Amino acid sequence: MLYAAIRSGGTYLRRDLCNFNYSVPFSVCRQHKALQYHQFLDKSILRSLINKVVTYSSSTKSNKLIMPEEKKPQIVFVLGGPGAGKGTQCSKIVERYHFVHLSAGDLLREERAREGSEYGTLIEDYIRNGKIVPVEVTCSLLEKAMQNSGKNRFLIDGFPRNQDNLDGWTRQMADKVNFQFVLFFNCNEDTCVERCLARGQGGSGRSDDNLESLKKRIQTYNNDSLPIIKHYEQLGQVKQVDANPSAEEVFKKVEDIFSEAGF
Ligand SMILES: Nc1ncnc2c1ncn2[C@@H]1O[C@H](COP(=O)(O)OP(=O)(O)OP(=O)(O)O)[C@@H](O)[C@H]1O
Ligand SMILES: Nc1ccn([C@H]2C[C@H](O)[C@@H](COP(=O)(O)O)O2)c(=O)n1
Repeated sequence: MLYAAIRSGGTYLRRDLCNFNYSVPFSVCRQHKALQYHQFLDKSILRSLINKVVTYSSSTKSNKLIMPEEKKPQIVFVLGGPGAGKGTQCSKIVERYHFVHLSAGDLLREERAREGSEYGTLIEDYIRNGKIVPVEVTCSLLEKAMQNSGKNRFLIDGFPRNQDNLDGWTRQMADKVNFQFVLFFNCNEDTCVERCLARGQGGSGRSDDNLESLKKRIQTYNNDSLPIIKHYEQLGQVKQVDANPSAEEVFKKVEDIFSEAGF
């Protein structure tokens, strides 16, 4: 069957060896380092590969996943200005609806702090200057975190933040997930700034909770992130919440959205 799959160029699904633990087409897997030298694999390895085949469809010749939509991980993107309350609301959603919260900013900060990280200095430079880290770094961190969680419902907070994020996600992840909607926390600029400064004064330890970084972050948000929200709005995929009231009031609206969406 494996040989048939390879010869026919058909798509079949298998787990692991690929950079995501959900099934992906062989033609995509083949690009993975682990399979780059597949021609040198001996029979026993090939046999074990055959065991890993989950489904094979000789009728499908594209690179598209065969995995049914309902089995793919469900994704909600959470967007809004710096300090709009994305993280605060995500914690509440996690408690109530059992999502896994993945904050792109947190993942980048973790990677920056990781000993031996080749991206530490680059990430610090981008964060301090309110710029958006290249998607290759962020998307890989997100994918790894999804993989490691072993779960199937994710709030992806602070991503996609610009066109580069969106393009990279579309290339690397879009086919592997079941995208639900964008949860957009719309908050006045002054409120955002006040909240971030208060967070900094409260000892957040973040190198960007200061006025100088905030000016740049807000500029980046207006120039680069808002167009992404508008893009999803045009597709009818944005659920907007007024993020100015208290966290409890905001969460009531969030609950309405998630309940209505069937979670
Ligand atoms: N509705 C709210 N009313 C008042 N304060 C809030 C509200 N929501 C969050 N906060 C506070 O504002 C600060 C920023 O909130 P949070 O970290 O959730 O924002 P964020 O959108 O995730 O920020 P960032 O994008 O900078 O990571 C925190 O100190 C939080 O406690
Ligand atoms: N998609 C992302 C998300 C975050 N960053 C960097 C740049 C942000 O200013 C910083 C902090 O993010 P936050 O915690 O405020 O969501 O992290 C990025 O480059 N790309």
